[in-house]
Amino acid sequence: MSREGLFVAVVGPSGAGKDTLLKGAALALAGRADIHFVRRVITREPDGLTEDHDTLSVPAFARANADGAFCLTWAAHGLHYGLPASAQAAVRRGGKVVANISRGSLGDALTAFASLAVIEITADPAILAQRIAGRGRETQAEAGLRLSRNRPFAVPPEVLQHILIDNSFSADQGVERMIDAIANLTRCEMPVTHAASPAAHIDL
Ligand SMILES: Nc1ncnc2c1ncn2[C@@H]1O[C@H](COP(=O)(O)OP(=O)(O)OP(=O)(O)O)[C@@H](O)[C@H]1O
Ligand SMILES: O=P(O)(O)OC[C@H]1O[C@H](OP(=O)(O)O)[C@H](O)[C@@H]1O
Repeated sequence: MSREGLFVAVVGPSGAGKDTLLKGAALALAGRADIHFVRRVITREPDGLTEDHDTLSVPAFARANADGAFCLTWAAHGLHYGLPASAQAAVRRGGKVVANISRGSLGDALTAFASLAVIEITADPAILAQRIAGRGRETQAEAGLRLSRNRPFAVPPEVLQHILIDNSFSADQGVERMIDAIANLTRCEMPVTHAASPAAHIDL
């Protein structure tokens, strides 16, 4: 029997609350040895408020990438992002590994991790703008650019499960939904096509 686990990609537009819900779920699920929350590497200093990540300079990131330190990388907002190779190793050992990634890197994630589930976090566009402004991490111009990335995107048909969480309500409600989604996701043996099989697309 295969020991392959599951990679759970958390995606969605900037300001939807991916990091907030991940932080709450990671706290609640800290006792689950089978669930791993990935610490990302980003070429940005941590702000101490949202995500707790590792930081590398752009040249150090490129060197680490060349040395095989990452199993998945992408670029967005003028920054480089990487998931450590240990995330791939944990999936291969049978773990459920959860990380916030770019909507544009789902195809690469399928290559890196044979079994992929997607949790898509959404919120009303007006709420996204308010939250990005309220967070205060970006300039107004940067915030505008982030909002302009909120376009429809395709979830690859090979994705095993695609769960939508509308985080337009309280953060506590969003976190509860995130905990349920992560705790209950399992690896389906039969890939399901999102477009052809609405049953695989669960609104929580
Ligand atoms: N349900 C919620 N209610 C109110 N505020 C929220 C909610 N969820 C998140 N926030 C706040 O909205 C802001 C954006 O949240 P967060 O940083 O988690 O979003 P994100 O999807 O990770 O965005 P990005 O992709 O830009 O990193 C933060 O200040 C966070 O505290
Ligand atoms: O818009 P797309 O490509 O889906 O996401 C791009 C990147 O933007 C966000 O980064 P950050 O956490 O705000 O730095 C996401 O976490 C993702 O890594």
